[in-house]
Amino acid sequence: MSDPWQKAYDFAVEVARKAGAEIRKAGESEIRVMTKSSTVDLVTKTDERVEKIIIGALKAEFGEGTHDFIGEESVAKGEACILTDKPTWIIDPVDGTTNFVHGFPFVAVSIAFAVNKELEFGVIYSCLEDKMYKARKGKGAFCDDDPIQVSDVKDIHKSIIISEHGTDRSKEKVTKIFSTMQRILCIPVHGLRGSGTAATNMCLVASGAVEAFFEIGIHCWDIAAGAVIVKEAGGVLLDVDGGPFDLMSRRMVCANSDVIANRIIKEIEIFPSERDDIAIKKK
Ligand SMILES: O=P(O)(O)O[C@H]1[C@H](O)[C@@H](O)[C@@H](O)[C@@H](O)[C@@H]1O
Ligand SMILES: [Mg+2]
Repeated sequence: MSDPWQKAYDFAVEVARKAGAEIRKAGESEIRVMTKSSTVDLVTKTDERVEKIIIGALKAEFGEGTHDFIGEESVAKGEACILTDKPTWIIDPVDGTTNFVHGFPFVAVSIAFAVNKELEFGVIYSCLEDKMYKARKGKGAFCDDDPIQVSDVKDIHKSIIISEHGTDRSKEKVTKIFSTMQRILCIPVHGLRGSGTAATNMCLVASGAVEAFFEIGIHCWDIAAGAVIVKEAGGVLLDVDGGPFDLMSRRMVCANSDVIANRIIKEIEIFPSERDDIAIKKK
């Protein structure tokens, strides 16, 4: 039987690598000499430029109108964030924007592809590390061309948990986020980490470097590609309340096993986060 999505998968890897080169170029040539304020403008320009490169290349390859697109920058400009049955690309051109501004070495291009609302493949290019993480549904997960697998650590006390404080600085949310992190740290676990990008955090779970990642407040474009990569590396994906993973819910836990995931879930103080697909409908 023909494999309809192999060409799209191979092309996505190529496009992710090209986008990563663009990000490195912007980082080397422009950021270093910029003042803080103009750096922020540059970042937006870079995010938008890289997303245009990615979507432009995909439309040129697969035709206008045949596929749908959910991109962080296009949604920011008011485009719909609804997963249809059509072949849909879910794109974060620069995951770890703050890291990018500072040259902190975790900046990822995240490209996922879904058909009939099912994630078919995910590609995450950690462009400052030059590491290409990728996975197709049912065909395993890879970093560059080496197969990757989640950690086999079963003991929460021997686990590293990774999460992010996100972008909200309201006292109420920050308190909830850090009290959750404090409860998890004092289980105790072996350590708490954060790379500054959800996509990279999920690759660290998939490659066995850490045992679990959780976050409330992320978007579908941050986690869609990582969801395929973690699953294909033998990991599990859940909602922060222990229910089934929901791509549009803006919250998730992924881990090397249900045991570790459910132990973390016990400590998470949940706060509301507006769904990706509902928020846009309100506009
Ligand atoms: O706003 P950023 O600097 O890009 O960082 C985000 C990141 O993009 C996202 O993946 C999540 O990890 C958020 O917690 C970060 O704040
Ligand atoms: Mg992001």
